[in-house]
Amino acid sequence: MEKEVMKQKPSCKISDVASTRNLKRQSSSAACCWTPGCSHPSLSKIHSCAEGDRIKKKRVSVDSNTTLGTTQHKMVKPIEVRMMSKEKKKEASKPIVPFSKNQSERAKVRTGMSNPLAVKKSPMKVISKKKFHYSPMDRCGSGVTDPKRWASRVSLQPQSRLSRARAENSVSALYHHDKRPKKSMPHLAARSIRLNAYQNNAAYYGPKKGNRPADKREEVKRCLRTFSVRTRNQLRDIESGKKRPNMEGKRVDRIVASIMRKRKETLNTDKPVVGPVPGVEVGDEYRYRAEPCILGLHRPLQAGIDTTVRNGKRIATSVVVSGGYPDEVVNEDVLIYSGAGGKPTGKPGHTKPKDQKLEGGNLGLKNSLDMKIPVRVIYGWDTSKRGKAMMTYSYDGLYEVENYWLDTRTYKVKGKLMAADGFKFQLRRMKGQPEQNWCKLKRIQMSKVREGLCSKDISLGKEEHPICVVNTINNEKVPQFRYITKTVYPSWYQKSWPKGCKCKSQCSVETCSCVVKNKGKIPFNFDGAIVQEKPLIYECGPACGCPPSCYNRVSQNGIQFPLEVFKTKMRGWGVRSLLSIPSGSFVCEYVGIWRPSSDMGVRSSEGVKEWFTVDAQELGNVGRFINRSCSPNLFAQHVLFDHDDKKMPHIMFFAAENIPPLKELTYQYKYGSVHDSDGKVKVKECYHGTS
Ligand SMILES: C[S@@+](CC[C@H](N)C(=O)[O-])C[C@H]1O[C@@H](n2cnc3c(N)ncnc32)[C@H](O)[C@@H]1O
Repeated sequence: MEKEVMKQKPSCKISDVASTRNLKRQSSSAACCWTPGCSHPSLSKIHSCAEGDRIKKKRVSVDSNTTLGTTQHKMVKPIEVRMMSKEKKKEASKPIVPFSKNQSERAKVRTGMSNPLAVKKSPMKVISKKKFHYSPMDRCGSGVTDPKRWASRVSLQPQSRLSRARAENSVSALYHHDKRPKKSMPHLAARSIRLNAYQNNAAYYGPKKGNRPADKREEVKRCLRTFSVRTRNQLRDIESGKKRPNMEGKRVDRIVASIMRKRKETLNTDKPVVGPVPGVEVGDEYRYRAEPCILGLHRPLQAGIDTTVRNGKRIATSVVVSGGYPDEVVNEDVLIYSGAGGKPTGKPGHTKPKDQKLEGGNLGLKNSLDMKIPVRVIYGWDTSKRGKAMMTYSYDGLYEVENYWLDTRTYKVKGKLMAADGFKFQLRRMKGQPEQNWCKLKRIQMSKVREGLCSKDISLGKEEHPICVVNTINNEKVPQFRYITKTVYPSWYQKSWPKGCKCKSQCSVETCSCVVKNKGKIPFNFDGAIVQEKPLIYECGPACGCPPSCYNRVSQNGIQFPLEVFKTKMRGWGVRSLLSIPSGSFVCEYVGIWRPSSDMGVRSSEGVKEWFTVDAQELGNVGRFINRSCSPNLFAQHVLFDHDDKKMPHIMFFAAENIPPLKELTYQYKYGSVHDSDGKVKVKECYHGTS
């Protein structure tokens, strides 16, 4: 190879290659030519080179004294060598720019390119340039509260009408299932990958049983629930001091993900999905980085860019934006994503930042741009609470890669600022996708008057957080009832006082009698999440010696999330939360009056047994507004703490999954059939799934 280079490169003199530093600048300059739109005459050659065979990390020397630098760049073909030597001359004439605070200027001089956003004076206002702390609210905080103005701002974005129309069509087709063709179209295989993604989707949305959207959604939910229950079980073991082999120093979510992978309980992890992942919806939230991995939404546990190979080319399928790199959220639709690599790891030989190369994930994103392949974007932000590190990830939908360029990135290494070249990719959210609940929430928070507000607090101060009522559908007011926070027992009923534990501090597995009643395990994690649904749970209660902070007291502490009652189109009033609710969290109790079931026209399937039901018609709490669903996000858990009567346990709602803000809370009603005055079973239509 060295010989060949020498042969083909007669014009390349040692004086052209003054130093290794110059070559470094030269490689940056070559990289800039890969950017679409660059009019460099050898652009096409570079393109072919970029995806050709790579030389394995090799030194290409010009003569015995001069080294062209360690390179991982592409196969050096004769034509490129000629071009490079011309480039070198140009480069040598450029000033060596000292480190300056104006990074974009420095990058411009070094690479001959600049950040297109800075040059174009785009109408987009940069809302958040926070480098390591991102909140989804930043994306939405555009300062524009009027949705129409918002829409007009979006249309100002530099995107051609044609590409916008295409994007709109492609994505709305993905979300309006009934409009799409039912049959798969194998004859279209020659078309773009984007069409292929659509096609796969069309096949998926086809009528085949077990493969319908609802089934896929259930599959995804099941997979996530298995993950959550296993993770919480593992956490409980760690919290109670029980050690498991090979667990030392490993993250619980990774352990569970690998167990699930071995048991083949994960989805789409073998076969990468391009475009939307069946059963995953925009706005879905995750608490662990491993959750998008087990769904095949973003397969790597650490890398920010997931890639696959299509038609012999590496393409990007998804990216995670979580603060590891200085990504910029320009507005609710535009993201400037930093390329991968170059970050000093601190390991021997990698203490300084390195220039990024157009390979791996970076090459994938560039190819996704060329081939117009949509990329899934997952946002992650810090939701640490009371010193406990926690992240929340949210699937934001499909984006198109619009542009990329080379920029200068600075790193702080041992207190010193160091610079290296890094790629930036501009991604734009495709039209026709549902608006993120975070954006709706931000709009609500920013508006001075809450639209449709009927009551600021129906609990009249009885709950920790006010429970407001909103109706943006019609003029109906919330029905009259008395708000209570504790269930009322019949007058004839004598509560049996339970035997409490004698613990003086936190209850432990070894000594607590309440733990014994829970079959030797505390049913909650230290963060208050229920480990898993049980027929009955015993919390420590007023008769126990442990303090109120005991880990075995959760649901008795009342509502912890800001809930609101809102009017739905088809199901009357419903309930939603104004904050994300992590899976396993306590939401609220179903409060009312205990009545014998015969008084309410409810018949138990067991018929003869004495049966009681909570009636929340006249007296109740926010729980009385929770609607039913066949795919609920809450489950009802029976809990005892202030009495021992298993016939009348507290009915406590816990989150069965991670619930995004403003998502309606639903559960599956479990009581027996309701009869009318003629003894006929009342049949009610279910409008679950409608807004
Ligand atoms: C516990 S209440 C829920 C609050 C109720 N939506 C309201 O406006 O007061 C139960 C009643 O809500 C309605 N409902 C609940 N879930 C529904 C669903 N999925 N489809 C249609 N109606 C539903 C039914 O009328 C049911 O009897």
